[in-house]
Amino acid sequence: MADDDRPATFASPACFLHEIDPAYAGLPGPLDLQAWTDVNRWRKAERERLIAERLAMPAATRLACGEAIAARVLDEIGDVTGRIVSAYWPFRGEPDFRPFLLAVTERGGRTALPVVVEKGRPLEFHLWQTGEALSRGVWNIPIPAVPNPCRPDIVIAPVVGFDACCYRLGYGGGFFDRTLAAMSQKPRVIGIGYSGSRITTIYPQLHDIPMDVVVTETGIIRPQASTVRALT
Ligand SMILES: Nc1nc2c(c(=O)[nH]1)N(C=O)[C@@H](CNc1ccc(C(=O)N[C@@H](CCC(=O)O)C(=O)O)cc1)CN2
Ligand SMILES: Nc1ncnc2c1ncn2[C@@H]1O[C@H](COP(=O)(O)OP(=O)(O)OP(=O)(O)O)[C@@H](O)[C@H]1O
Repeated sequence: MADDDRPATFASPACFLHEIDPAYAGLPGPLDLQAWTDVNRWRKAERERLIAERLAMPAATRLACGEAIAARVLDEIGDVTGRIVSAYWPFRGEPDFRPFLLAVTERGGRTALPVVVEKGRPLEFHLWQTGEALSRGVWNIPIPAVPNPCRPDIVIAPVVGFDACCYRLGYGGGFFDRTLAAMSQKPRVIGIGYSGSRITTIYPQLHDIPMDVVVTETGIIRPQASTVRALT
């Protein structure tokens, strides 16, 4: 009998896993994908609502709230001598934390700004203090003109929204979560926002990392161990 005449066989048995419920194989099933799509759609709408709401606040109210939040944060972080504190350059109605950066310098701390290196990658932090030159980064966000990467001890994270477990809703780039996940030594993360930016839940997903505390103009929210992840 010639080789070609032998009945055909397979190197391995045919795989029928695709015909079985993905959950059985430990894979995310269509339901999970649908849920993630729904959460993403909800987050997009919620971001738009919260940003519009804070932009509608009178400028003087935003300013007063920013000052009140900064005073609480300075109180919360205490002695900053020799420590690196990262904040941000404000846009889209975020509380103006530029006076805060100056206050940290005056108290003997060093200050830094976050820098988007590329979409989908962790942020970098670069030392910068009041008065030093800035250039334009991704999305035209001002960044230090002279690169000087650093590892902050404290990160001030502006929120678009936050919940009682101190989960953060940002602008949708996933930057802070990606950055914190990649850092071997976790900084202290202080979320800051207006009290009106509080929502019941951000529907936290596995990649979402809660902040240590959230400071608003009316108070300080600390997550309770029992509530973190209880909503996932
Ligand atoms: N003032 C400030 N600076 C910051 C941050 C911040 O939250 N506030 N960031 C904190 O992370 C980083 C910038 N993060 C950003 C993330 C997304 C978009 C943005 O414009 N996103 C698109 C939609 C993205 C998407 O859905 O894929 C948009 O809004 O059109 C802008 C900045 C670093 N610098
Ligand atoms: N550690 C991570 N690794 C890979 N992807 C991530 C990580 N963290 C977040 N992402 C992705 O980033 C995207 C946006 O995430 P999310 O909705 O949490 O953004 P955000 O926190 O609002 O944004 P930002 O931090 O930029 O202000 C999601 O598709 C998410 O899967």
